[in-house]
Amino acid sequence: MGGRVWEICLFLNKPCTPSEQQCVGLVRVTISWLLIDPRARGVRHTVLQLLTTCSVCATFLCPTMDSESYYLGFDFSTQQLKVIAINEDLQVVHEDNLQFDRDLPEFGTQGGIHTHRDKLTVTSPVLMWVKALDMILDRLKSSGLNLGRVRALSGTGQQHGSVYWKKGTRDQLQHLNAALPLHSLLEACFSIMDSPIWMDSSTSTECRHLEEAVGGAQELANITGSRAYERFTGNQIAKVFHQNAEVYSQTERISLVSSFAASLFLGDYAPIDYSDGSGMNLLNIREKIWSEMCLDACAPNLKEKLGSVVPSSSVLGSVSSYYVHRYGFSRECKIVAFTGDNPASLAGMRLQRDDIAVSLGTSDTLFLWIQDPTPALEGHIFCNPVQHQDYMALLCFKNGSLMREKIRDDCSSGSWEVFSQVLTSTHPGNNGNIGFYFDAMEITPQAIGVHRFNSDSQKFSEFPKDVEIRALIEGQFMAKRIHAERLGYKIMPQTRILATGGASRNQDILQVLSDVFNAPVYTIATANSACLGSAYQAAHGLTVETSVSPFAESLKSSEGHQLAVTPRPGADKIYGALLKRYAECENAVVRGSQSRCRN
Ligand SMILES: Nc1ncnc2c1ncn2[C@@H]1O[C@H](COP(=O)(O)OP(=O)(O)O)[C@@H](O)[C@H]1O
Ligand SMILES: O=C(CO)[C@@H](O)[C@H](O)COP(=O)(O)O
Repeated sequence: MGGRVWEICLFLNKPCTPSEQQCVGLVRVTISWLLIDPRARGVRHTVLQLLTTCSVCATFLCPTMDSESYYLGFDFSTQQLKVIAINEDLQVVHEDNLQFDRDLPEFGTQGGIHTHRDKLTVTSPVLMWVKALDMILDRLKSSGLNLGRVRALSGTGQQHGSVYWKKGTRDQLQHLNAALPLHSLLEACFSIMDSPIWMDSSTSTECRHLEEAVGGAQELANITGSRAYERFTGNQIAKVFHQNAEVYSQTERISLVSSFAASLFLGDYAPIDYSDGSGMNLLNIREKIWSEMCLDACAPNLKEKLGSVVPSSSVLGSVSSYYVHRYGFSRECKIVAFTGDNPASLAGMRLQRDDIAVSLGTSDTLFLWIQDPTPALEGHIFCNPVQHQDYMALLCFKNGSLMREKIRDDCSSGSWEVFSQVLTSTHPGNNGNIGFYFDAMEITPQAIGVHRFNSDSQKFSEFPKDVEIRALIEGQFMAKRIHAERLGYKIMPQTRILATGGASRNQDILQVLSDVFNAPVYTIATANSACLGSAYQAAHGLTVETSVSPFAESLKSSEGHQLAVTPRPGADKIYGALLKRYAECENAVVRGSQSRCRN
């Protein structure tokens, strides 16, 4: 079959004229073969794309191209907006991204965010997200992808961030004028222009209040899956209410970043899904309803401002007519509930039991698929986005890629290549040197500052550049292993680490991950697993509507995991000893940070 496709591609890739009847004849034969022969499934899209390179054939082929359907996934992450299109064979046929700092400089963000003077308050401009959507849809339309053939779309967003819609906006969302871009239509629709996001840590007072109101931190964790965390949306909403009750009362609806993005496509307020809703300190994760006790402790009339919660693969409705008229979407295109980026990543990675996913994006996260949740004072339990009776456990590390970028700039002239060379030229275990790099107040563990220890656990103020690079990467992964094991995770002989996120493109960083965990590391074809996961959710959502089909079943034709690295011989022994010492040094760092915060 490979040879035959190659011949056809070669022939059709040559421009032909209307007089070349032979070409048209061959195109007909090819089309029949592509459509009828099941063996053509894997190459169908590639060959049809090549066929359109000939102007004569392209005209002839238009109706045939229409036999292919697509699913879209959008990811509103911290630093960028991404989109992925997959075909019916679940293969990626289009991928694009837009960097907020680079492509929307008028919003003046750094890494997609504004850090306020108190260093604790962190926000992102809501209109930046809207304008980014205008831009990426314009680019999608001019990419040639037939948007009329998109059967369903879904999406994902950085977790915990909140969007405040002004009273009267629902009506405007329902009557969007297709002649204008969304950002000019929605300019005056938000009661808060700078949305609090997951990097905010300014709500300690609200957190203590919420825990006290429900009977303590563990009780809150038992109800919502987590003790009170500063970035969790309930505490952010409580802060908005306490600081400006007027703005709060002018707010008609509060969305998460994910449900806000779904609302833009739906042309109406979209409900929050169970999985992203678990990151609010407001949802009862077992009963899957809002906890009245938590709502009451945060702000008045909150239930009506939040709307309902729905399973993560719910079909919410059809795309707004705005997208039909402006971009040529079909009226039949369905919107499947949007969710948080970590839950979507779980779907995109096709996580299995015993696997552990490590996402190396703006934040670093580590997550597992679990069935029997035991909420603790560290880490989070979210409803599972794929199987609604199951759960996922998650640890979040705030100082991820931005911290790595800072050390890259300071120690390897801003080059990932040089950074990698240094990493490979230094020895596992770093001669006993250990480092903690928390530029921003860390979440896991709660600590701040840069702390360096030599092999005798004595504090050091500086390391040579090569030692600094290895100390950063080893420290980040030792923290992940120690905190995962504290949650009860055990590394077994069959353990696979599935790595994703921007830094998972770096093989040398993955080598350290593999050595520290003493387990093989796998990747998938794209580092954007959250975006891919939401495209899968779009496809999966439609199958759920027609028949109850397990997620794995609907994904059986998608691409598998590739082995990226295996642990180096002897790594087990080196890190066995170092992990113990890292945990002791971490305790000292946490104690130091606590006394610094108290003084
Ligand atoms: N070769 C590389 N080595 C290490 N980190 C990288 C490399 N390429 C990209 N990155 C990191 O990936 C990060 C973006 O990851 P991504 O998962 O796309 O983030 P998000 O989804 O949070 O926007 C960048 O901040 C950058 O530091
Ligand atoms: O706060 C969390 C998870 O609890 C973060 O993981 C955010 O969801 C941000 O995601 P990225 O933009 O880093 O992917």
